[in-house]
Amino acid sequence: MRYGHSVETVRRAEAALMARVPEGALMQRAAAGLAGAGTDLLGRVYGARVAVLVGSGANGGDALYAAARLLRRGAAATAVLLNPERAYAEGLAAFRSAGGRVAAADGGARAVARADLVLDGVTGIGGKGGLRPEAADLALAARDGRGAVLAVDLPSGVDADTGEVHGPAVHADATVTFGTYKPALLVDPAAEFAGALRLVDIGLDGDLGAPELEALQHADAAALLPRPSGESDKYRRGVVGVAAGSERYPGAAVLAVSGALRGGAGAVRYAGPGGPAVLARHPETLVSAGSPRAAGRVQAWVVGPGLGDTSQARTAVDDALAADVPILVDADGLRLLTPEAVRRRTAATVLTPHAGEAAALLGWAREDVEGRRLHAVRELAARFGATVLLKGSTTLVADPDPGRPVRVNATGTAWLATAGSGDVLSGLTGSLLAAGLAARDAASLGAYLHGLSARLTPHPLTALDLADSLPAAWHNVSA
Ligand SMILES: NC(=O)C1=CN([C@@H]2O[C@H](COP(=O)(O)OP(=O)(O)OC[C@H]3O[C@@H](n4cnc5c(N)ncnc54)[C@H](O)[C@@H]3O)[C@@H](O)[C@H]2O)[C@@H](O)CC1
Ligand SMILES: Nc1ncnc2c1ncn2[C@@H]1O[C@H](COP(=O)(O)OP(=O)(O)O)[C@@H](O)[C@H]1O
Ligand SMILES: [K+]
Repeated sequence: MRYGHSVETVRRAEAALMARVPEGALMQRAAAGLAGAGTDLLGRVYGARVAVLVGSGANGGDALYAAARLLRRGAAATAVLLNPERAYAEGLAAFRSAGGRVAAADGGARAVARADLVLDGVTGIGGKGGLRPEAADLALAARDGRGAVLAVDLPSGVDADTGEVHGPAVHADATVTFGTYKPALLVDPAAEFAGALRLVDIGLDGDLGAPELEALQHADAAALLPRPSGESDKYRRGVVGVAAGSERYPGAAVLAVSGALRGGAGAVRYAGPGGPAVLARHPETLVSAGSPRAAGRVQAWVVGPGLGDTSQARTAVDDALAADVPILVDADGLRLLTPEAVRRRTAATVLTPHAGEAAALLGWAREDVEGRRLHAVRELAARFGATVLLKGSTTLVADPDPGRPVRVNATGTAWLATAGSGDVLSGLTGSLLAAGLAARDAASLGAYLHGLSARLTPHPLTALDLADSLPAAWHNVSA
């Protein structure tokens, strides 16, 4: 698992560790990691020009010590002090004694424009709000300059705990973060400002408490994959029911079934008007034309993709919500559901909205969901008492138990933004539910395989290509 911890947790862990190690040791570990990453970005340190953006906290201190290390290896470095009276004094002294220069009051932008490497040490976990105007101007100069931008701990200007970005922020090519990931490095919009991530161990691990976020890695995904055993038969592996598609949108039925067939359940039942289209593509499906209630036993239902809003669609959603098995509700199902019916359920419920659907469920504007994803997904899980998978450039999975870390998916790619790919995800995740996975495991493994599958499919991909690549993703994880 990759973990993300809140600022409060990081500060507590740092304080505990600092009480046991010599003064300044943590900052030196941070600076060593930064200088290493700077070296990798530069290729050749000797003769390189480095500009250091220095705010008034320890983040600036890290940057100054790292620059001192690069100076000792033959780089030239200029520090741009945003608040000269409050720059980290020991770091500044080390920087000067290694031969570093401080830019004149109006020379900052020039130093940045000429640099091969810009170290962004304006703010780290102590940053509040968007960058102040002087810092914002330098962030723009760094973006427009020729050098690589390396952020110290976090790209300055983003909100460390929420991944929100209020106003201007530094756009980094890479970020070196210390001790653990911070939520902003894993959740958009902030994560987009961070570039490539590198975690530097400063010895915090033993002192870190519970994470805010966790991201499955290959080994975690492999451990969750349902595998048939000697005693398995198709019913014991789980049967997933799919209530999707309509006369108007038969394709959604095909796509959801495609995902479901590759999700680990032993059989897929389809209930609804899309049967002929489903059978034409997937003859292995058990098809019926009526509502979920009449479709026979399943271990989980997927309801919603392409259902439309006819009375038959409403019945399908009501029936599926009334079934005492895990259920995944997507797309039109999210518009048709009765919140009370979701809250009353005792079996697991997974809701899979994209930002627009989440906005409608919350009564927020879509931009607010996209700007505050972590808040939105937690709020939905709390309001509905359900597991919520919020789709988009960052996919998040929140559990109804607020004490559980939110899961963030690391495999997504913008190539997934293609019509029908969400239908494949619904079928896939529902199948994992039917195979017996807990709701948040099914949702996070579904997102993981879905993203990986997109990465393994030649671009531009279609939703059916994506479904066809799921076995390759499965194999990739388990190999
Ligand atoms: N505490 C520790 O043990 C360690 C901390 N480290 C570094 O210390 C950082 C945290 O240091 P601090 O707590 O001093 O906080 P920061 O250095 O992140 O920022 C605080 C300073 O930035 C200013 N500031 C806040 N918001 C601003 C904005 N929007 N625009 C411009 N200026 C703004 C504040 O006035 C304050 O002076 C970490 O991110 C990490 O880089 C590392 O050295 C590792 C060890
Ligand atoms: N910019 C993006 N980066 C990564 N994944 C994305 C991006 N945009 C959309 N996706 C993913 O693509 C899928 C689209 O699903 P959805 O919005 O339901 O579309 P549809 O209804 O057409 O199937 C989701 O899994 C979502 O997370
Ligand atoms: K920074």
